Amino acid sequence: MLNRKPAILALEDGSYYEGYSFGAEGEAYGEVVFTTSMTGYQEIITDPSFKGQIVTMTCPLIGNVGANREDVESDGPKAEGFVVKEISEIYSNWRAEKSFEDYLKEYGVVGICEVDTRDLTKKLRSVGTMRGVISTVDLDVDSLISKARSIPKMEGLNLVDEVTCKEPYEWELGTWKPGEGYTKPKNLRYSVVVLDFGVRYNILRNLVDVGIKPIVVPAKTPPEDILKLNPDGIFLSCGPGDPAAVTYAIETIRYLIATFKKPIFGICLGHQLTALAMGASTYKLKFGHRGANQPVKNKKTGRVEITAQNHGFAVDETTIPDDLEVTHYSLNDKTVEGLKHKTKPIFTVQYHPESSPGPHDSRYLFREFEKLISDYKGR
Ligand SMILES: NC(=O)CC[C@H](N)C(=O)O
Repeated sequence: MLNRKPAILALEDGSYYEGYSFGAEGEAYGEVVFTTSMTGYQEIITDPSFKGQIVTMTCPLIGNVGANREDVESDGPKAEGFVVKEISEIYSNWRAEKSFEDYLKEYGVVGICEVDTRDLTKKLRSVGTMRGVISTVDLDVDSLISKARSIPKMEGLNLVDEVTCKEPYEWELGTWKPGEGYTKPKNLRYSVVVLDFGVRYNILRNLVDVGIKPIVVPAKTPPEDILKLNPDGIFLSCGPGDPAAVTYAIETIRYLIATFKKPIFGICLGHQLTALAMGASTYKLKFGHRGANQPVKNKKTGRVEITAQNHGFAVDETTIPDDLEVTHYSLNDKTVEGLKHKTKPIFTVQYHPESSPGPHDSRYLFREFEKLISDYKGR
């Protein structure tokens, strides 16, 4: 191991882990969560849904393929801090431009390595997610534990305002293909307004792949302005924080459900906000679902999809109104993973069919959205 400075990760329950600094030096605060994805550390750290969170990778060796400009899900890292067992001191990949460590330094992301991430994950799994601090500058455990206890709890936090785009923009690139890179298909047949609560780029790329041009708008765009764009459909994006705290988005979606006659598709936070707009409730899961190996059952087809997930809240099935039906559920804990409106062209999923990275089992949802849009076009 290189000559590294000491670092500490302290948790609100009073426990702490000694390790070494990697990435930027300093202090990071957030809810400590774990993800079981074996690959995709760069996509994970740039996922806007990790705003306000310190991410622990359960995969024990991180950094071995370096970092590049392409494998990002937003304009830069969004997670507050990063916890790993071993950070690879060398990297090797034909697409790598720099080490993951240099990438973190460039963006000022504080990391800690040589942590027993297996032990930490077991703790988070049994106690539940906890607030924590990583520090390379304050190595006083009592001081760090009291800092961890002073971080705001995730319940009640609206973090969408911190990650949504400032101005509307149009998106043109499809998914990455070997030998081609990100493609720029011509002749996109439909336009969809994407309400940006913290969208991941691969959602936009997948919409383009099925012939849809995304017009991404800030989360606070008034619904009247969305309708003025006369889109063929509306997409409600994923995003960080507690869905129940984003009250203006719930109002916007309620208005759109009542007024917009064409298809609406929502993913993750978009799914939760749709359920809230329809009168259901959400609640916080003990340690959430994060990883690229989450089994979900499609109730209609009986088919099991292995999905990518990243969420800490879920829709309470007992509160779902009569107008909605459950279409998918988690095989790990039976929580709601998909909803469909019984009479309107509206459907949502809790998981991530854009799976970047992850299995492509659920990509059919983008094709179903396109089909629904084509069915409703001109009505
Ligand atoms: N990926 C997401 O959209 C996450 C939604 C929400 N912030 C949750 O944690 O449940």
